[in-house]
Amino acid sequence: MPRLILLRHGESVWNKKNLFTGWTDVDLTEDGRKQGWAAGEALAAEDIRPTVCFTSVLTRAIRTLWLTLDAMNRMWLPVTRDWRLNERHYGALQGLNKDEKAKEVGEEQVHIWRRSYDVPPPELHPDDERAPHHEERYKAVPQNSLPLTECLKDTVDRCMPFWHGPIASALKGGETVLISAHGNSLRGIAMELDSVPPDVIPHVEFPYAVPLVYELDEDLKPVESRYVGGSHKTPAQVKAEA
Ligand SMILES: O=C(O)[C@@H](CO)OP(=O)(O)O
Repeated sequence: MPRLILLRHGESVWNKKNLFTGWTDVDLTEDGRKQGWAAGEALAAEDIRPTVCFTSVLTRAIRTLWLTLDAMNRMWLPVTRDWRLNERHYGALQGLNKDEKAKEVGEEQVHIWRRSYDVPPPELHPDDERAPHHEERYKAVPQNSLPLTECLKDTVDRCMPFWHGPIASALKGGETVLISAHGNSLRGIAMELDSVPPDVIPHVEFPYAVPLVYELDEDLKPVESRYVGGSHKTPAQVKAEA
């Protein structure tokens, strides 16, 4: 039976400072590093051993993966890094403080930017040096695919071809797949796997670096899902309670 492990990165420096992060490439905090290591220990304790890995091109997800694999003595595994697993691009909000922005524009507006399905935050200006088309990391990506902001729907739309392509073929080929990614790219995958509707997905929260393990059938439909080393609500549970 195909097996999939979803892992959000550990706490980042900007998570701790409560800043809108998106595609900003911030690293893990010390706690975040410990969380990444603990994820590997929790998987090893249950003898759950990934055989191939996918991650974004952002340091916090890559380092979480490294730490998880290191803790399992599996740093030799093949890893594919792809921008389509990146966090949702947070546009012109990147780098601003979430509470300060709420004081300025109101809690409700900030909630819409953070959790609505199809309302994107304001765009970054294309001349802004932080815009992705100025970064070497994205030079192989078709430039018209690179966002200046994204709502969750945009993130899902760019993530799904990657899911249905390389990730689905690895699963169908019998691999145990570990995906180390971000709250919103993982929301997209959970929407697809657990058929979580757009009005419920905002209630799904992924904890820092706690592995969510899916047992899938041959058509990649979930037979079971559970957190390993944590008692958080799975996307399927959130959907059932909605
Ligand atoms: O700032 C971000 O990029 C994300 C994830 O940390 O935040 P949010 O919870 O608002 O989606």
